Amino acid sequence: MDQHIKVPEGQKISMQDGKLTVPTNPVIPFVEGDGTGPDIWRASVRVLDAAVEKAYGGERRIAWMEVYAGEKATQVYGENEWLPQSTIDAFQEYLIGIKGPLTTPVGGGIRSINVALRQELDLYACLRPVQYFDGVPTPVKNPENVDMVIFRENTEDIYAGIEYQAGTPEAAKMRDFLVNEMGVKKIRFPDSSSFGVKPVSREGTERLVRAAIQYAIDNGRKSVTLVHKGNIMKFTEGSFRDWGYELAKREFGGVELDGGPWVQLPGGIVIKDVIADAFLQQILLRPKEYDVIATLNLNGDYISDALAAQVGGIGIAPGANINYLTGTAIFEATHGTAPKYAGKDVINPSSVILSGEMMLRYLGWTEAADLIIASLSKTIGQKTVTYDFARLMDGANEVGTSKFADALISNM
Ligand SMILES: NC(=O)C1=CN([C@@H]2O[C@H](COP(=O)(O)OP(=O)(O)OC[C@H]3O[C@@H](n4cnc5c(N)ncnc54)[C@H](OP(=O)(O)O)[C@@H]3O)[C@@H](O)[C@H]2O)C=CC1
Ligand SMILES: O=C(O)CCC(=O)C(=O)O
Ligand SMILES: [Mg+2]
Repeated sequence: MDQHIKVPEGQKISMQDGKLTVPTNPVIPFVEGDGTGPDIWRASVRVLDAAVEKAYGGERRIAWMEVYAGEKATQVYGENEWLPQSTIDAFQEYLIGIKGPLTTPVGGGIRSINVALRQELDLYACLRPVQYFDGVPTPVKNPENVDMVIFRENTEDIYAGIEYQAGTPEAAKMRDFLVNEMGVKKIRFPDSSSFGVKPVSREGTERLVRAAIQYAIDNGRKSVTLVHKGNIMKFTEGSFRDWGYELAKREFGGVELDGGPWVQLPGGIVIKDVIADAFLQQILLRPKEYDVIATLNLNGDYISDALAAQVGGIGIAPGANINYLTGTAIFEATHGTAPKYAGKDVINPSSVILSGEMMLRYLGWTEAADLIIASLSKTIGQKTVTYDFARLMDGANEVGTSKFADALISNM
């Protein structure tokens, strides 16, 4: 830790033999986030603290420790310090943390700090549950039919950031290698192409699919669907599917259903697959047929926002980045910085609050997590909502970010 990080009084969470040890006042690092991040964090931390206080009457308390990433890191640590090493070290050392959204420029500029954190800490599973809360306005007729849990591979795929920009010597070298040494003839405009590389490994796929299947078993779910575009990207996305099925048979005792490729586990869970474009229409038309989803990084990014829309939008879409082997986890919303609303105290904090709820559950602080769910349901039931829900709701009592947090706390 360096002089910028003030370590509060509290104890470290640890993991031994696959089990977390959580003290009564764990130190939990947090990153506030860019854009609307500060508005959301101010509201969220009050709700999380109130739930813990209410559930345990002061016997448990989170000792929050601010660490820096994104724009605030450049203010605290200096220009170009977007992700200080001490931030990565803090998340590693204290095991469990939470973060707000961080800006990534399009085209040039820095690569994603969000993605960098996941890769640096090897948080290989991006877990994004998508469930419906009664009363939330949505564009679909039966949003309650959506109850899915996305496991998005978080460290590979085109998010590895291996790209060469058109017109650079690196792109020319890549083109020459592909054309001259690999005999590639299908690059339509070789001299003006940028190139990207998509690494997808057996290890990366297996640990992600393993986590998804284990989750399905532990939580009594019905199926795990491998979502891929393996008809086109045969050796990356197609292999993801094949390795997933092989793992289900080899490690979980799955047997092929009607000659395959679908597999059934001894407890009845079905492992199936669907091509990504078809999946995107099926989740609208036949959402009941999908349960746990295991997919690659880019597909998971698209699917997360699409599914979130079906249950009310990314204002209510939580998530976690987890390494199940070390226990390291950073909880964060699915949405980004929504910069046009920054500093206006209007944005919906529910995604970060529900990410915090997932974190409390991960700590085993179920009573506090349950209080948050109950109070969110009650508050939405009273039609006290932020702008995003209010604009789709008749008779809404529209409130800002901080007032919404007040309502959640008073409804606990
Ligand atoms: N994990 C992370 O930190 C992520 C970071 N990003 C980054 O965020 C920046 C902005 O990305 P952008 O594509 O605009 O996506 P955003 O998710 O930031 O926002 C897109 C739209 O989604 C709605 N929205 C987002 N957050 C909320 C919320 N809390 N409550 C209600 N509605 C919400 C708003 O819709 P409306 O306009 O209809 O009100 C908003 O304009 C980029 O730099 C991107 O890289 C993006 C995703 C994840
Ligand atoms: O890192 C970013 O800027 C975007 C990440 C993102 O969209 C996501 O993780 O869902
Ligand atoms: Mg996204």
